[in-house]
Amino acid sequence: RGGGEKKTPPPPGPFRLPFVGHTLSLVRALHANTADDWLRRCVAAYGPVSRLSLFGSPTAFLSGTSANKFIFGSAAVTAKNPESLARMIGRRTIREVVGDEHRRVRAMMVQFLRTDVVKRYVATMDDEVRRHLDADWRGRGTVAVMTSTKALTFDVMCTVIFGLGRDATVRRELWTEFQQLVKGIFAVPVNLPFTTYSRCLAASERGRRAVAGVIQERRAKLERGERSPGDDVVTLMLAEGMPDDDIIDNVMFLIIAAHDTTAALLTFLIRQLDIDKDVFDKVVQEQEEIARSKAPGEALSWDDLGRMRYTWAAAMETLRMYPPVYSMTRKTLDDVEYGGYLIPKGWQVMHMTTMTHSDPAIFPDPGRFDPARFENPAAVPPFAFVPFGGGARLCPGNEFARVETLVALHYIVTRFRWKLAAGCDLSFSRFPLPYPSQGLLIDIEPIQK
Ligand code: HEM
Repeated sequence: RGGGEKKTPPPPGPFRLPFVGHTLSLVRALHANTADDWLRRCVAAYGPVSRLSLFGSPTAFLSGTSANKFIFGSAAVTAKNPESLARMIGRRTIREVVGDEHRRVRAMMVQFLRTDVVKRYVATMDDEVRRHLDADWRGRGTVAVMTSTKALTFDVMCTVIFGLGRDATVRRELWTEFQQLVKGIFAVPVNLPFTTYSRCLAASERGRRAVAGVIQERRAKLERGERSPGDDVVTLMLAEGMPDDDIIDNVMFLIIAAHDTTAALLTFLIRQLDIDKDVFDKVVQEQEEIARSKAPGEALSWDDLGRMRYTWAAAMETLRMYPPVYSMTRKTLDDVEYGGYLIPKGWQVMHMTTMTHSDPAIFPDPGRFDPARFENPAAVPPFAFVPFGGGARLCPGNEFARVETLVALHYIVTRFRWKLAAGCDLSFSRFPLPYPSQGLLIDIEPIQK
């Protein structure tokens, strides 16, 4: 750059407190579900690129479709878990490795998530969903939907991706530890005694030991020829020569990625069906028609899922309004110019999915729940609807999530009627995932057939 040339300025931003910066203020807003307003005020004051200080890192907050495009497509940034999460699950996860290494790990996971493979999971998912509803819903007057759907998606994942049998002790251990661990995802990463974060770190240690035990067991079975790489992702990673610590990091990440997200989608879809009678009727009609075409006890098939078009459009609209992953972060690999500002090397870059999802110029009347927006998904402008991210790091579990959601919803709407339980309101927070008040308590009644 010549001496007389004007230097590109850093992004402008609000006053920040030393060390905590804007973390506490944003965390408070996430708890109160006012983070969108908080960030919109930031955009109104400083424009689409602003400087914040979050979770111990200088952060460029970007908004708009061009921000989404930059975050998903630019080679100048790399994926990065928030520091709080990285300290709990490790730094060698698929999210944090780059280039060929990322492609290699992703290829291993995709072997269990490709559409042709997911197609084979339909019968198992069908079985898990029915078992869950029989055990968790039938005979009960009230259900906490989020707790129940989390248990369901956790079990499906354990069965089909990790090959852990229903009675495996490790399954229950991991469930317990992850209920604690997830609370630390966006915590200030300081390990002081008696804080929530220190309890989360302790839970992650116990979780890691449990995964190490699974690795040992799989290694022995692989050596004895009792398991093969196609059986489960841990055996595959072992067979591919991945070091144990890297396997543990990736399993820890997969557990978080694969179950809380889909549970949030299912919960908010059920919540919406309680609010919106018109959408509810259309979903029930579509699902009843499929149920009528089945013999008693017959499992859903791949073709049945293809007939659930309206239900999936309602799920997409749920993902628009209540995206389970509402913020994605990256780290700059070098100084990078964006939108007329210089974002220095090593900064965190962050966007909020909800910024484009609730932009009236893209989705008119954005506060209205309208599945018709997704009857023709191709009509949605590029980089506007991004619940599964995009580019090289597009969520590889999106087809898995679609199938799991549709199977679960089919049995819920064809077997139960529900209404919000007395004393439970429709409010929700977003910390760390969208979480409805009291986990969404509903009073249920089985449909007599
Ligand atoms: C409704 C459910 C789900 C949602 C909304 C969701 C959302 C996302 C998003 C937004 C990303 C990209 C993050 C980024 O670019 O920073 C992502 C990545 C990922 N997701 Fe999902 N996800 C869901 C379900 C699943 C499931 C069921 C699995 C596995 C069974 C899964 C596995 C992964 C993995 C491994 C990555 C990392 C990909 C990479 O870095 O290459 N997700 N997910």
